[in-house]
Amino acid sequence: MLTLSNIDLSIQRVPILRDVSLDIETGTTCGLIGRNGAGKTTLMRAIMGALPVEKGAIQFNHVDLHTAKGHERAALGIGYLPEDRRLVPHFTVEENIMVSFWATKNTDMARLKWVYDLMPEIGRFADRKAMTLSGGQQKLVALARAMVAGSNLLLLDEPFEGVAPALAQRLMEVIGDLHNEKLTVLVSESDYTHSQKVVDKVYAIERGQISLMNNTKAA
Ligand SMILES: Nc1ncnc2c1ncn2[C@@H]1O[C@H](COP(=O)(O)OP(=O)(O)OP(=O)(O)O)[C@@H](O)[C@H]1O
Repeated sequence: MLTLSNIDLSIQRVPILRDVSLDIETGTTCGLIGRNGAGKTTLMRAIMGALPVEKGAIQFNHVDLHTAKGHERAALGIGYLPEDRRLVPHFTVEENIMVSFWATKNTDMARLKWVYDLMPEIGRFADRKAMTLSGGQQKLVALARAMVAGSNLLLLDEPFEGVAPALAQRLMEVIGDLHNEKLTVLVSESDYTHSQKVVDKVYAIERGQISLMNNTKAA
């Protein structure tokens, strides 16, 4: 379970997140909906430990993510899909995905097979350099990379943004298939178009403040 309790976070003394609390049950997918600049990326980066919080606590499976040491954090199985994908352009698709293994020191090749089974199209372009793929294909690869690392928690920052409709549909299918008893997923979107099909509950974020929108999966 992921729990954020009363988080305050400022960047260069400007308050960005204000008294943010949320919880996501293990095995469920949660949406985070907010306009550009609302604070979605900042929230994800805070969970990743990339930005320090001023107040409040972030816990995942009862581990405090802000005091956890690097190796403890790596052992938690957290995967992150950044909004801008951040693939290494001259690495092949498979090398980009394998970066997760190098970073987490996890060598569970079954995880890679699981990802290829869920997204067979990735296997078909596994040997291509990332820079030769379309933006939407790169999003799929970045999702695959996050899935390899994220055996317990997946943070997906605007996976549908800037993606053609057919690929957005495909991303929705893959994210919808992620439901299992172990995996906790947080997915952000600027509106509620795609994520409503895949989330169990959804929070709205506006100017760094959060509120629960609903907790029933859309039909
Ligand atoms: N490094 C930074 N320096 C100054 N301000 C920042 C920085 N990073 C984020 N902000 C500010 O924090 C606020 C939240 O930004 P954030 O990127 O979290 O929003 P977002 O909801 O993810 O929107 P977007 O979809 O546009 O990325 C914005 O007002 C932004 O200008």
